Amino acid sequence: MRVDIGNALASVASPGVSRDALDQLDETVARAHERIERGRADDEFGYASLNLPERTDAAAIEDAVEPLTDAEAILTVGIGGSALGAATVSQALGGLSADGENADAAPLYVLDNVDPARVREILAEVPLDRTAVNVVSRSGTTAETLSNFLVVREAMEAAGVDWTERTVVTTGEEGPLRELADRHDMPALDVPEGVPGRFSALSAVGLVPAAIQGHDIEGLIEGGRAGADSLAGSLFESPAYAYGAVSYALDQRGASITAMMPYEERLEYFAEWFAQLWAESLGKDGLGQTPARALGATDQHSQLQLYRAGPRDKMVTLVRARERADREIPETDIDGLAYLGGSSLGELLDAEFEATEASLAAAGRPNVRIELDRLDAESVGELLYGMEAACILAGELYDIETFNQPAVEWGKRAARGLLGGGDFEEADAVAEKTELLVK
Ligand SMILES: O=P(O)(O)OC[C@H]1O[C@H](O)[C@H](O)[C@@H](O)[C@@H]1O
Repeated sequence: MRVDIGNALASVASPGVSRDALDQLDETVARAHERIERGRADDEFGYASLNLPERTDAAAIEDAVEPLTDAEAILTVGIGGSALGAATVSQALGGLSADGENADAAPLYVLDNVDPARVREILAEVPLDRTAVNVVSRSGTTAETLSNFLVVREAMEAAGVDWTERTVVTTGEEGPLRELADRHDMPALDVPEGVPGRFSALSAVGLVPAAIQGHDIEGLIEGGRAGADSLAGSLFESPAYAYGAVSYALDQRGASITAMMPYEERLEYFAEWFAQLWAESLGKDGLGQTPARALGATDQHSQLQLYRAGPRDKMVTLVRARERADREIPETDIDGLAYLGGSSLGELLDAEFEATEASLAAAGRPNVRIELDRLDAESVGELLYGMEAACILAGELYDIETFNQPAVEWGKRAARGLLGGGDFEEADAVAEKTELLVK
C-alpha cells in the first residue's frame, strides 16, 4: 500500500500542512507509536486489534465453514462492525478474481438493517435450503441482529430446512448466541478478545463469508501482517501513520469532513466500513472528522462540484489499484468520440482518477492518494489493517478513547427500553421530545 500525502501540503492546498508542521507532528507520532506498541504487547483492549494477523487462525475458520462450502448463497446476519468487515472483504474479492476469471463465488447478502421490506426481499431471493447463514454478534444481544436471526430461522423452519445444519455463529465467549450455538451443536467461532467490532475485519468476524466463497483468507491475513510490519515510529516511514497523521493535521486546520472515494466498484463497501471506523472511533469529546462516502468515477458527476468549490472543510482520499482486469473500448468513427476507441475502460478510469486529483489540487483542496498493487487478498488485508492503524494513531493524536462508543450505546439502551426490554432512563427521553409541528 502506498500513501501519497503531497497534495495535503500547505504549498498545494488550503487547508494544508506545512513540512515544518509535519516534522513537528512526527515527534508526537513517534510517542504515539510507542503507546500503540505497548498496547499491542500487553494485548490491551482495542490495541489488540493490531495483533489479529498473528492471532487469526485461517485453518480454524476454514474447518468451521467446511460443511457450508456447498452454499449457493451466504447470508450474513449482523450489524455495524459485525457486518461491514465481512461485506467489505467479500465485495473487494468479489465474484471475479483479480485477473478477471470468474471465481464462481456464492453471492453474499448482508442482513444488517431491520427494514421489513428488505428482509422479505432477501428471504424471497435466497434458496434457503442451499444458503449458509453467518450470524455475527460480539455481544450476542444486539436487537437488530437477534431479531433478524429469529426471522431467518423461522423462514428456514417454514421451508423445511434444518437451520442448525446451515448456520455458523461468530460471537463472544458468553451470551445468548453462544448458548444457542452450544445447545444446537452448531459451528461457532470466537470474536477475538479485546477487539471492538469495527476493528475485527481480519478475524472470523470478517472472514467467514470469504472462506465459504473459497477466497484466500490466509492471503488477507498475510496482507495484515505486511501492514503490521510497515508500522514504524515515523509518519514518513509508515503509510498507515502518514494517513492517520495527515487526516488529524488537516482536521485541526479545518478539514472536518473526510471523503473516501475509491475508484473501484469493489471498494464501495470499504468506504462504508471506513465511515464506521472513523466515525465511531474518533467522534468523541466534540472532536472527529465526519466521513463522507463517494465512488469514482460516478461521483465526479455529482459530489465533486462541492468537493472542489464548496466550503474548505474537506479532505478527499482517492483509492485505486494499480493493476486491474481491463476491457477495451471499441473503435468508433462517431464524430467526437474517436479518441475513446483503442483505449480501455481501465485507462479511462485512471485518467479520471488523475484528473480529479489534479482538479482538486488546482483548486487548493487537500487530497490523499492511496494505491494498492491490485485488488487481491494481500492488498485488501493490508488496506484494512492500514486504515485501522491510521485510526488508532489518529485517536492517540486527538487524545480520545478510540475503542468505545458510548453515544451509540445510548441509543441502543433507549430502543431496548422502548421495546420493554428493561428499565432504561434513555427511553424516557423519547417521550420528552420537543415538537414544533408544521402540517
Ligand atoms: O457485534 P455486536 O455486539 O452485535 O455489535 C454490533 C454493533 O453494535 C453497536 O452499534 C456498536 O456501536 C458497533 O460498534 C457494533 O459493531
